[in-house]
Amino acid sequence: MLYHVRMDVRIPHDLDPDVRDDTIAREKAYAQELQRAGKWPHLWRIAGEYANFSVFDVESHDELHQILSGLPLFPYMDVQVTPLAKHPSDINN
Ligand SMILES: O=C(O)C[C@H]1C=CC(=O)O1
Repeated sequence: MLYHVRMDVRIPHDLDPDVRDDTIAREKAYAQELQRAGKWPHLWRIAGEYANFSVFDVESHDELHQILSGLPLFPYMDVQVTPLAKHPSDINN
């Protein structure tokens, strides 16, 4: 199942810089592990924003929720999820 996800990152300005840097480093490692596993096939920066558009390829709503809620930056994100269905005009489907 494919999901389009928009993540807007809103780290509080008063967060301890060491905590911020550690959280971002852990986020990167977690994101890259999921990409290598094929669960996070697209990750794009939205130009000019601290936000991304992503596509996740997972088995269920529950798996997606588990992945998203496990993001180290999850407490500092607004997340919008859009489930994707096949388009009848897409020649690849
Ligand atoms: O920077 C972001 O967009 C937030 C998040 C998503 C992957 C990652 O490494 O950080």
